[in-house]
Amino acid sequence: MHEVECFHKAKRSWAHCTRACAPLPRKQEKISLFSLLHLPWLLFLSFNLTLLPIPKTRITITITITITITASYPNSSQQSQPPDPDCDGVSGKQKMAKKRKASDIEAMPMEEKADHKKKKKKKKPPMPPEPEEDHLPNAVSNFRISDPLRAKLKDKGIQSLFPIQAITFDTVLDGSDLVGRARTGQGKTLAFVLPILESITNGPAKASRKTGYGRTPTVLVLLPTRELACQVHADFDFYGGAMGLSSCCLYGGAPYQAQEVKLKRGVDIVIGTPGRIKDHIERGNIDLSQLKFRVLDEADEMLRMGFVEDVELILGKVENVNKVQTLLFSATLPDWVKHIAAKFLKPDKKTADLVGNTKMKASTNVRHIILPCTGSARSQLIPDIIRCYSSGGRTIIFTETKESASQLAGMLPGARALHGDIQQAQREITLSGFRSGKFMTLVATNVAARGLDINDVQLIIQCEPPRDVEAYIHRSGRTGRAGNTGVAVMLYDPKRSNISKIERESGVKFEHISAPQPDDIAKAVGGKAAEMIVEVSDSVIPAFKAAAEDLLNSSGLSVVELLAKALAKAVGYTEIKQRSLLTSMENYVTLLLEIGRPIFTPSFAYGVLRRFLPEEKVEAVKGLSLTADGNGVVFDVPAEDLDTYLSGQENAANVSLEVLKALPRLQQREQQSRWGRFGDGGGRGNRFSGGRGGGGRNIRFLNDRFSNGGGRGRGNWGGKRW
Ligand SMILES: Nc1ncnc2c1ncn2[C@@H]1O[C@H](COP(=O)(O)OP(=O)(O)OP(=O)(O)O)[C@@H](O)[C@H]1O
Repeated sequence: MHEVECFHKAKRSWAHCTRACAPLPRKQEKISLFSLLHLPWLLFLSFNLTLLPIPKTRITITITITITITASYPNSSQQSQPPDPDCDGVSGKQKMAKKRKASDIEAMPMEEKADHKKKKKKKKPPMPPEPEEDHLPNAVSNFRISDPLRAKLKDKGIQSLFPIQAITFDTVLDGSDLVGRARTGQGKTLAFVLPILESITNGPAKASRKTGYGRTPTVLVLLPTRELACQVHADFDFYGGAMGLSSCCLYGGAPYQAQEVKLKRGVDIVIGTPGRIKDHIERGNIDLSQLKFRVLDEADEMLRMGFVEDVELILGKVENVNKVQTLLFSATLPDWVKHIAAKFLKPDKKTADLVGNTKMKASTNVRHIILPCTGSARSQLIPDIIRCYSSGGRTIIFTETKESASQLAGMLPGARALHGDIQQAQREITLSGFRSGKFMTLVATNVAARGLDINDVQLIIQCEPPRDVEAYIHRSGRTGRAGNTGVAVMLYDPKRSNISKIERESGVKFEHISAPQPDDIAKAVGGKAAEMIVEVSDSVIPAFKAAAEDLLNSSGLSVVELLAKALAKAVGYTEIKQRSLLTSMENYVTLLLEIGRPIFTPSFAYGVLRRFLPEEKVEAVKGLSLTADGNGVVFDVPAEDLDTYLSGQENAANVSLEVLKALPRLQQREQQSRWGRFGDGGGRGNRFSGGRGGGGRNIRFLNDRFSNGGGRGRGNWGGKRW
């Protein structure tokens, strides 16, 4: 019943709660505007849904949340539109003029500048009063949150709780064990931080909490990665510090001594990775017998990584399991985790699952895109994807191995790598540089897939589909957080990757796109280039005018053509190459071959090509793939030889070859192998088996992972992957 009330609370207020969160300035205008326009409809809807009988309550929440999110943020097609220059009532020309004015002011002498500023100041309208948020159902003031904590939340611009926080707050504060699940970026961390802090300072756990020098910890939080442990520690430090609580973070790769000193002095909250905490237990540095709270954050990942024995050992250190509360959180809770939960949590545990059986398990604030690309074209393609889709924000690129993360980071200007082979101190420097905006592209393995919350990550690129759906959900969830929107682009090799499995299991309906073409790139960066030119002060004109006139007279180009070159150069382009739609390779063109009847195997298609092309041209064909409808094959050919291919078809009856403008749906690897088309030995077996033997990757089952232990510090799945 209690849970149900919480659900109602959250349901009623999600629209308000999103509006109230101050750290989301960029999207806030859209939300407010939307709220004004649609408030009556939302209120009507919420009201009616509230009247539904209790068993349907959970469904009603999901509906309200979904409606609010999709309505508040532009859908993917809207996002892809360039911003409307007139959307704020100011035309593009007016904006340009404004910008130029700004640069002219910059060039003014100091006194004139000051005068100008004074004049400007006078015109400023008075600041509107701060909005009063107390009326919101999920307003912080409506929960048993004490003043110091409330003040800290206010400092962070948090005035109302997110649904997972609102739903679980009372449950945790009142002493229940809990399994909590919400999509990525929905605030699960504060869902345990806030009630725990209240419980141990003002609530039920206060009386039995140890205090004084050398006190044993009251709270233990376990996380799968060092970076995540540091991040959660920062939250406990910030909020707990205000309540007079001390915390420390214990993770591998850092010296023991400083950690030991802190433990000796006594701390209230310990956050860390299972391996290092186990080490401290074995060294006799830490006594967990008096714990009041145990938290497993990203529980499934920790157990998947083979930490299960360490976790069991650590959790088993409490003296009386009836006196400790255990909380388990993640955005993904595969069934097998629920069995584990049964082992660690009390039988009367509560569950708050905001994802539940809804089809879509990944973030609904993210535009999920897939793009065909071969491994060799990746490093050329990625900078253009960043230009077209990052909106100038941060990008995280995920690779499958540590080696490829380092290699790719080395190839991309201004990018840095993050993975398990990098020294811990350097990992911390890299992450803090990325957080502070020193560099805008991070190339990482799965060490960065879980939980990391970094401001303004606009774009996620996955270099190939991950091995399991959970990895897809968490990686793509590094963007689109706390109500913001983002883009997740996954590169895939049509012949090797199995997209449909991820699509099926995550509920994501992927948007299919091809490599950005010169026009797309010009559209994406042209505006920025124009801004850069306009920002240049008029004071340069007299100095450069003569050179410009010389150039105009000698180049044989028009003013517009020359200006186009200058714009391209301003954003770093000296040439833009055409890319194939199929493999994304530069200077390749994608062709469609049809023969008036279905084509069942790639080898058959090669046979057809041989009928009208010389062997070396057949050999030069790249990425040959069957179309999803089975009526044709697509492949790439070098742009310089295009005529040879097209004219060749005239020598073969019933054969049509066409240069494609858009890529048709292709058969997935799963489909192709079902038909026995992969590695079918049909003349080009080497191409189709592609080093993986066409038999798929060796995906081990979860039980294997547990029985093998995996071991800590080994990265994932017992290998040295990340
Ligand atoms: N009530 C709130 N109002 C505004 N912002 C909030 C609120 N609660 C949390 N946030 C912000 O939302 C962001 C995401 O929170 P958090 O990292 O806890 O998400 P998560 O659900 O744990 O995501 P993941 O599953 O990826 O780990 C953080 O930047 C956090 O500060």
